[in-house]
Formats: sequence, C-alpha cells, structure tokens
Amino acid sequence: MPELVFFSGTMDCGKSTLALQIEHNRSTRGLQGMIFTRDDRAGEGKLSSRLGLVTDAVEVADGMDLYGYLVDHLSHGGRADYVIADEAQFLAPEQIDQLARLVDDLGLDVYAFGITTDFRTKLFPGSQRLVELADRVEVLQVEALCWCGARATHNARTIGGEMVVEGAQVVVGDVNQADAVGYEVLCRRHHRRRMTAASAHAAPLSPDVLPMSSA
Ligand SMILES: Nc1ncnc2c1ncn2[C@@H]1O[C@H](COP(=O)(O)OP(=O)(O)O)[C@@H](O)[C@H]1O
Ligand SMILES: Cc1cn([C@H]2C[C@H](O)[C@@H](COP(=O)(O)O)O2)c(=O)[nH]c1=O
Repeated sequence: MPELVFFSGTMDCGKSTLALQIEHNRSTRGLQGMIFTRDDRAGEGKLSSRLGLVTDAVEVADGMDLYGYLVDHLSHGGRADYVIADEAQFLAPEQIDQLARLVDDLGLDVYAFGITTDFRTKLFPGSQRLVELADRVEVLQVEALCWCGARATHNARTIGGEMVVEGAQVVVGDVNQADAVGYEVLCRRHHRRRMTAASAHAAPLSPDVLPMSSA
C-alpha cells in the first residue's frame, strides 16, 4: 500500500540526508522521484544535507498545487514513481492535503521530511497537518544532542548564542551561527530555561550538566 510518511526530528538530525538516501536507493534501481523542497539553505530548487550532498528539486511556491503539478507532469509524458518533500514544515496545510491525495488517488509513496515545532515549541501548520494525515510518523534514529548530553528535542533560535523567543515563525538559517541569527538544538529542560551552550558556559558549573561516568 502506498503511504504518506512524515520523517520528523529536530534541526540537524539527518532528515535531508535520509531524503537523499531514499532518493539514491530508488533512483539506482531505475525508479524516478519527484522531489519538492522549499527554502533550503543551499538555495532555490535544491535539497541539501550538511554531509555535503545536494540534489536538484522543485521549489514549492505559495499557493502551488502539488497534486496538480504531478498530474500535469504525468500527463505531459513525465514519470514519477514516488515523491519526496523536504522542509515540509514550510508547506501550507492545503499542500499537505495535496500530498495525501497523491498517495490515495495516484498510488504514489510520499516521503515528507521536516521539523515539527518552531523555536517557540509551536507546531508549524504544515507539520501539524502531516501529523494529522500521515500514515506513519517516523522519528529519526540519529539523535541530535543538547550541549548537556541529553537528547535534543527542541529547536532554539539564537542571536549571538543567546536564545530568543520572539520573532517571525520562518527565518531560514543554520545551527552553529555564533554571531548572526542561528539555531541550536536543546533538550526540553534547557529550552525551558533558555540555556544555550553559550549561556551555560558563561555561567558557573551547575547540575545542568549530565554526570560523566568514570568507568
Ligand atoms: N562532518 C560530519 N561528519 C559526520 N557527520 C556529519 C558531519 N556533519 C554533519 N553530519 C551529520 O549530518 C547530520 C545533519 O544532517 P542533515 O541531513 O543536514 O540534517 P537535517 O536535514 O535534519 O537538518 C548531523 O546530525 C550529523 O549526524
Ligand atoms: C526552529 C525553526 C527553524 N526554522 C528554519 C531554519 C532552517 O532553515 C529550517 C530547518 O532546516 P533543517 O534542515 O531541519 O535544519 O527551518 C524556522 O524558519 N523557524 C524556526 O522556528
């Protein structure tokens, strides 16, 4: 049965890498994918991973009908055996419905990749719709870690290393941006306390650091 799968996790946990691996494994077996993305850091029409891999993709615009785009592609002699949608948190809820329709009406597997919540821990509308509609939600196996060593579960936005809690929901950016607006993944405890690596290291040593085993 074709499926709509939502692969989710924090920033920097390997979502785009997995998207590229799925694409590689299928394309080397002669299958052809339709790859959608939106606002990838590498630029328009790109799906990129921090491991250095990049592939071309169709840049999704506001109001673009993803179901209509596929039907048009197929009716003009194009081929698509499966669909990948990266940075799916940036898609509108209607576009997620269109992805579900690709599964149900065209019988295509659709693999969507994205972060679930924003820097204020609020759901992105596209991710909310994916949680509502997906056949499966898969949390990535590779754990991103908070500076304290615990599993990172939340995304913080930072300016000069300090966490901020106000601003637009969408600001394209990256982790490890020391000076500019950037992002850092944190465990919930340190997200709640607004403790980034920079602010924690500026503070006296505290029990917030996980104990290290001497074994
Ligand atoms: N130099 C490196 N060596 C090994 N793995 C790396 C390196 N740089 C990044 N990675 C891996 O790539 C992951 C980020 O992959 P990426 O697909 O860009 O993440 P996402 O799309 O979830 O933001 C990191 O969690 C890490 O596992
Ligand atoms: C938390 C958060 C993130 N973003 C942006 C920052 C990046 O451009 C992407 C996430 O990309 P990744 O491949 O998962 O690292 O989302 C944002 O716009 N708003 C936020 O709150």
